[in-house]
Amino acid sequence: MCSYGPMSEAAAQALRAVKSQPKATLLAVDFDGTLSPIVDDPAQAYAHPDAIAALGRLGHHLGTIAIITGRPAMTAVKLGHFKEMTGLESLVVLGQYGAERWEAATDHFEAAPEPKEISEVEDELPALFAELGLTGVRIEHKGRAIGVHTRELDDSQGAFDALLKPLRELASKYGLHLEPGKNVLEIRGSGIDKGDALRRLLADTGASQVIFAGDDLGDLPAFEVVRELRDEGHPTLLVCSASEEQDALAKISDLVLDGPQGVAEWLTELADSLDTAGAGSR
Ligand SMILES: O=P(O)(O)OC[C@H]1O[C@H](O[C@H]2O[C@H](CO)[C@@H](O)[C@H](O)[C@H]2O)[C@H](O)[C@@H](O)[C@@H]1O
Repeated sequence: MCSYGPMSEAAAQALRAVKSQPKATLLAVDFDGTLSPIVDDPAQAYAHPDAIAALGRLGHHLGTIAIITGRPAMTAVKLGHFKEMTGLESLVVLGQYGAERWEAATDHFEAAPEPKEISEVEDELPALFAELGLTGVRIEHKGRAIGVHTRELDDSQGAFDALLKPLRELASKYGLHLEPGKNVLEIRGSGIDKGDALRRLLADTGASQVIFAGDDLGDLPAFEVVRELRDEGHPTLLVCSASEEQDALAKISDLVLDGPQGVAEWLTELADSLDTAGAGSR
């Protein structure tokens, strides 16, 4: 099910602008919870195949397609099968909230240095878990960040709540940033977020209109940048991949879709409409 609420005039105008000037459009999409369904094991969170197929079709029309994710860029490339998908030859993947960048066109990968404090934080985690009486917490090692996952615990919310304050203090002790997400607490370098990543991408591509789709708190800075762009007069569209787990984005989105399945269906509809518009202009 694709669940569409009433669309604001600004959003409807943005969609018309995308259809009339697709090459001036940047489509930026979050990975987990937006392109890929949420699962227990992050290593198994493969992108929805219909979403990837739709992105491949959209790649023939739109100026730029980008993935902006908390994952390491190359993990997203693997879980999204992005190297194998026709139409995504100019895809850009901004990983770890913009600290990493991979370009499909050149297979070029670049990244900011790994903060040395990450491994120091990591060394302190076992004692913290023991102190809180927590077993079964999953650690995701990302090099530039650590993901502390509580999804698989019987009382996942209780564990999340118990860890929030001490992990915030631990991050702060090392000058790092704590990013809460869906049953995950991530510790990463400060001074970079998806809003900065989106701004840099806009500057690089010169896109004048933007669609951004996301599902979780880490996407909020990108939502804020899109709002600023709208205030500056750019056509923009904010898309929420809705879930019961997180409703913060639904309230501030133009389109609220039913999770990754709804996103896949909507991307397919967008590709259909651009195919049709393209056929009509030939
Ligand atoms: O920016 P995103 O692409 O949304 O990535 C954010 C974090 O998502 C991942 O965790 C979430 O998805 C997991 C797999 O479905 C799930 O098990 C977990 O509970 C979710 O929070 C990922 O593991 C993190 O590294 C990402 O930063």
